[in-house]
Amino acid sequence: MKQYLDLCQRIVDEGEWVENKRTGIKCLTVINADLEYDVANNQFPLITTRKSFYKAAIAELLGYLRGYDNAAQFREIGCKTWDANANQNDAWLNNPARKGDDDMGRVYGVQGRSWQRPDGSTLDQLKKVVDNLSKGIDDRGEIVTFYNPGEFELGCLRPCMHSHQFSLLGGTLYLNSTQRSCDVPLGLNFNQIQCFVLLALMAQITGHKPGKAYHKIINAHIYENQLDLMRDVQLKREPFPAPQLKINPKIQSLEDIESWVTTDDFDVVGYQCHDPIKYPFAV
Ligand SMILES: Nc1nc(=O)c2c([nH]1)NC[C@@H]1CN(c3ccc(C(=O)N[C@@H](CCC(=O)O)C(=O)O)cc3)CN21
Ligand SMILES: O=c1ccn([C@H]2C[C@H](O)[C@@H](COP(=O)(O)O)O2)c(=O)[nH]1
Repeated sequence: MKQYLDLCQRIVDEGEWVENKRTGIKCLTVINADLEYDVANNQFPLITTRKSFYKAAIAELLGYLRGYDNAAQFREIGCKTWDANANQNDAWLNNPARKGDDDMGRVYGVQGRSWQRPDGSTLDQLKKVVDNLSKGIDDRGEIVTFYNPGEFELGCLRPCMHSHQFSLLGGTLYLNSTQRSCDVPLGLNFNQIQCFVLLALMAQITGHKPGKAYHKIINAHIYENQLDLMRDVQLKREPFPAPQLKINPKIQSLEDIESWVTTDDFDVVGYQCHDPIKYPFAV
């Protein structure tokens, strides 16, 4: 929690204003932040200085792992975060590639589970990584990347937390995740949870102990209309100790994640937090 608050304070103290053409809202911005999460000791990085709706963040991750491409699929599993980008963004609404209501196009999980090869076949990046790690193999390229610049125009938004590399060292599984652009008040609340859960889940289904998850953020920003709430409300609050995450031990394979796992299979123990804060969302 301290590293999150330190980043927020750093943006407030040292950030520079940057105009943003896509949303029309300028952002107070810093470049480069390195966060880490202690999955080995189950220090769940849930924001405590406001109430975090962590189940929606886990649902969003499950949707990515399943290769979802439609905001309705996300809603069905308890996550509304893609409604606006799928249905309210003018550039995407006018894009001939959009297949209709709720379509998100070839984003995130579509790239992770069915990357298009030149010969028309598809590549399941996630399955390759799960299969290798399950056999104890780390080929120094256990990477799942959602970042496919050749298909940006076929999706509603470029992926933000876009690449995940897994490493096996001394029987322990590590994760390095890279994020190009980060809405610190809203998005990072979700992305911290997702890095942690991704490593915990992958360790569980491949039969390894989890170590640390390392999260690199390049462009970290606070939108102008979020700044007062961050500086005058959230940053004035004292954090509580980190809670713990309990994952249903029956989750044992990628097929389990694809078929029956829901957010009910994740529970947080000992979550003490301040009141919710409703930050504005820039589309
Ligand atoms: N401007 C912007 N910021 C983002 O963080 C973001 C995007 N766009 N577009 C794509 C996804 C969608 N994400 C989102 C979207 C909404 C919330 C949000 O409204 N969170 C609320 C509560 C959500 C709930 O009740 O389930 C929050 O208070 O954290 C969070 C992340 C993250 N990403
Ligand atoms: O997982 C996510 C997804 C998105 N965001 C934020 C970061 C930016 O504020 C916007 C995306 O806008 P771009 O113009 O494409 O950079 O969404 C996030 O923080 N986390």
